[in-house]
Amino acid sequence: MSHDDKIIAGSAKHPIVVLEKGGLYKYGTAGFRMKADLLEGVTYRVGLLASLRSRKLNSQAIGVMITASHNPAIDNGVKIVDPQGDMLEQEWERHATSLVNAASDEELAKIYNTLAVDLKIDLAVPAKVVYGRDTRPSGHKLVTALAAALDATETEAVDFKILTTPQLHYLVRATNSEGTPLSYGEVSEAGYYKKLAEAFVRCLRNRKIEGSLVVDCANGVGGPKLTEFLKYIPKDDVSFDVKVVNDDILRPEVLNLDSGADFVKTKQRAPPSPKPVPGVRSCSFDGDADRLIYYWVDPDAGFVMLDGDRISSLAASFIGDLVESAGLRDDLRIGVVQTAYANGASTNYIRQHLKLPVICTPTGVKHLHHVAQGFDIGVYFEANGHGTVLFSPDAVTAFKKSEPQSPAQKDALDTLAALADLINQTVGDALSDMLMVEVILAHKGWTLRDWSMTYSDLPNRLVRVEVENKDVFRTTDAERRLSHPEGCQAEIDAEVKKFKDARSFARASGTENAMRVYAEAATRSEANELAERVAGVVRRWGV
Ligand SMILES: CC(=O)N[C@H]1[C@@H](OP(=O)(O)O)O[C@H](CO)[C@@H](O)[C@@H]1O
Ligand SMILES: [Mg+2]
Repeated sequence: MSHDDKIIAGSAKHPIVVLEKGGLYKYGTAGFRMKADLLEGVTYRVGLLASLRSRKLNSQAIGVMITASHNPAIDNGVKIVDPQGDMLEQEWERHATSLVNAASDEELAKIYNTLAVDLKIDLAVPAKVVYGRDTRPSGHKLVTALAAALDATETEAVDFKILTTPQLHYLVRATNSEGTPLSYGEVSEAGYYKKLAEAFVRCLRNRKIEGSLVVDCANGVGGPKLTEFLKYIPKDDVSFDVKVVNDDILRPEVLNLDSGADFVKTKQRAPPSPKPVPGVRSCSFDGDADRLIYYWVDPDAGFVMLDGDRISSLAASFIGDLVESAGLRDDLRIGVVQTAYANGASTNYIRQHLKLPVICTPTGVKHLHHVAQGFDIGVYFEANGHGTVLFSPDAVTAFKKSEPQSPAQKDALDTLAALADLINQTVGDALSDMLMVEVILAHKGWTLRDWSMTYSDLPNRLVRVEVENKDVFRTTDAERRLSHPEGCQAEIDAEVKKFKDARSFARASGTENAMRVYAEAATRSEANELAERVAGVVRRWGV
């Protein structure tokens, strides 16, 4: 069979579902994500694109992850990971979109070949794709479709089976750096655990983690993976008392149900089950373990949450101090990257108290990641708990090569070098971020209450507004203002002016068919009122 015949035959076995009303599939913030029964053909086509991308990039391995993160169990999704473990280059998102929307099997083969010609891809060179999936039952079928595409394009395929999203990102980078001086770690799931456990021990030398930690895993893939990781911690070196809860992956219907980082952040309360024990340090992962939120139930104050903004400022403060102690303050540029959803109090705290620059980018971690790469140490988190800290090669060299002049300086350099191994450099990783937080709290001797006292969040409100046509809204200034429809922003400004210390913005969601309105003000009731007023403006213009 010819190349084209193979692609066409495979596509016929894994057909695309034509969307109603001429709707198109779109490679969005999180790849293609929707009801799983629409995804078989999509996944086949994504496999074709991954093979093209590998061939374009000198046969480096490309990753494909099958997950719908915090969405309900009936959904699924598929996204592509680039060779260094970061997200698919933006330019290629439209190639994914055009390939997936091919009207017929023959048309698909045609677009595939056109892409190869236009992008100057040699279809004769080897290609390699590594892939994994979360615990959703629909993952089986989607993996079969993906494997068929890799088979049809004669692509070397490595199935890593069930993984967290950040583990797959790790494995892509490890695969491509294997045997080089920049080796990212062993190319196996065990290699990931070993790397983290070893760095965790180094970070904690002469420090002790106080109390126990309850980790809610949203009944997703993070549960079994965290349990597995814990076996790698040498008990003689570190005592880490972790209780893993909501780790039932055998009943798909409970995935992300009343649990997980997204539930905690949006509902602003602890998962109802297991019943929260007052005072106990707790955190939640999301369904694919790339988001992390900390919290505890205070006997007096009630539920207190430490979200992505808090993790970001904690990391920036700790790493900033270490860099100072290491004598590297003048050599390394540290910066923090946030989105417009970051609480204004966190931005002020980082700028004024930590004296670090803060850059605001559009929503979506790919934007934050890219900007964070511009610093020697770039801290980025979305308020929802997705983020990481990136260290440049120069920074890592400085940690390893600087000659310490004192034991304190040596300690700071060693801790920084260990943190660069502990923190996942490819993507936000709930497990790795959680270990980082535990290390920082141990070093500072802090409880969650101490951490929460660093600044007070401004009261805020996030509302979802359904409008007839969200496409009329276009943003500027990192999504903080609307350029279109003309006149709408002036009305929002007029509403904001009526409140003290207030801020509000509206933008179209990239993952849902709705607008989002965010408002901050001096009091809770004012934040609520401002959000409602701006939502009213958006409703009037969204027709
Ligand atoms: C306000 C908010 O939390 N928005 C989320 C959400 O994007 P929207 O474009 O707002 O739907 O999903 C994205 C992907 O998970 C995540 O990156 C982002 O932070
Ligand atoms: Mg996720």
